[in-house]
Amino acid sequence: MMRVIVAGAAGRMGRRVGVMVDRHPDLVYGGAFEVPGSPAVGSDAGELAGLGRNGVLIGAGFESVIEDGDVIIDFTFHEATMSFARLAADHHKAMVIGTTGLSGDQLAELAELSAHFPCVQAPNMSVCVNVLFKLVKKTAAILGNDFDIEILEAHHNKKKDAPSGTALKLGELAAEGVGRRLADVGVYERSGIIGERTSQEIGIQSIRAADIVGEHTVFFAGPGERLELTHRAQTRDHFARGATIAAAWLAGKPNGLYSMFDVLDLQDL
Ligand SMILES: NC(=O)C1=CN([C@@H]2O[C@H](COP(=O)(O)OP(=O)(O)OC[C@H]3O[C@@H](n4cnc5c(N)ncnc54)[C@H](O)[C@@H]3O)[C@@H](O)[C@H]2O)C=CC1
Ligand SMILES: O=C(O)C1=N[C@H](C(=O)O)C[C@H](O)C1
Repeated sequence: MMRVIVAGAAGRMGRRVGVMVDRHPDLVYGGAFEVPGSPAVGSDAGELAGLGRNGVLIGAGFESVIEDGDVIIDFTFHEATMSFARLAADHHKAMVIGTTGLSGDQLAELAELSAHFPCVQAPNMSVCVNVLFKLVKKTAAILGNDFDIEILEAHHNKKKDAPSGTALKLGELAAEGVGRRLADVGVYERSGIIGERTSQEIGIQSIRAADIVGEHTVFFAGPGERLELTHRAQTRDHFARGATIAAAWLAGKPNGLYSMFDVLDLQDL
C-alpha cells in the first residue's frame, strides 16, 4: 500500500483526489495539507471531500505532514509546487504533479530535482486527453503544411493560468508533428490590424466562463474542409483518477521525471 499525501486538499482538485485515493485498491489516504492560514487547516480531509470522517486532519504546510505518506499528489499553484518538489527530493518522497503554469525554468529545475525522487508531471492526467495528445501529433504529421492549426480551450472563471497547460501541450505536439517549434510559431492573441495569418503560426485562444470544467479543440483547417479534435471534461474525476493511477505506478520506480505517456504505456505509440 502506498500512503498518499494530498497537497491543496481543500481545493477543487484536492477534494476529488481524496475521493479517488479512497477508491484505489493500492492507495491509502495518509496525509493532507493546505496553505498555512487556510480555514481548512485542522479539518478532517475525508469529511471535506464528502467521504465522511477518515481521521486525516489537514495540516498547515507540507512539512507538518511529510512523514505521513510515500507519495504526494499536487494540484496547487506553480510556486508552491516547486517548493514541495524541493522538499520531496530532500526526503526522497515520490510526487505526482498536476499543477499547470510551470515556467520553462521551473520545469528545468524539476528535471534536475528528479535525480533525487521519482516524479510524474503532466498538464492533464485524463486518459482520454493523453490519447488526444497522441492523435493530435499524428494528425498534424499526416495533414502537414496545407492545414492551418488552431487551438481553443475553455475553462471555469476561477482558473489562474492561460493558456491551459493542456492547450500548450497540444500546441507543442501539433508543432512537432509538422516539424515546427511552438516557441517559434505560437500566437496567443489577435487584435487590431494584424495582417493575414501566416501559414506557419499555431493560434491558441482561451475562454474563461462560469463553471466549465475543461474543454480543448484542435482545428486542422484546410481549403474547403476542417477536422476538429475535441475533448470535453464534464467532471474533475478523470483528472483525479489519472493522478491516483500515476501515484500507484510510482511504487518502486527509479528516480526520474516521468509523464502520463510513461504511466499509460503510450510512449511508443
Ligand atoms: N493536470 C491535470 O490533469 C489538471 C491540472 N489542474 C491544475 O491544478 C491546479 C489546481 O487547480 P484547482 O484545484 O482548480 O485550484 P484550486 O484553487 O481549487 O485549488 C488549489 C489548492 O491549493 C492550495 N494551495 C495553494 N498554495 C498552497 C501552498 N503553498 N500549500 C498548500 N496548499 C496550497 C489552495 O489553498 C487551494 O485549496 C491548477 O494549476 C490547474 O491548472 C487542474 C485540473 C486537472
Ligand atoms: O485549471 C483547470 O481546471 C484545469 N487545468 C488543466 C490545464 O491547465 O490544462 C487541465 C484541465 O483542463 C483542467
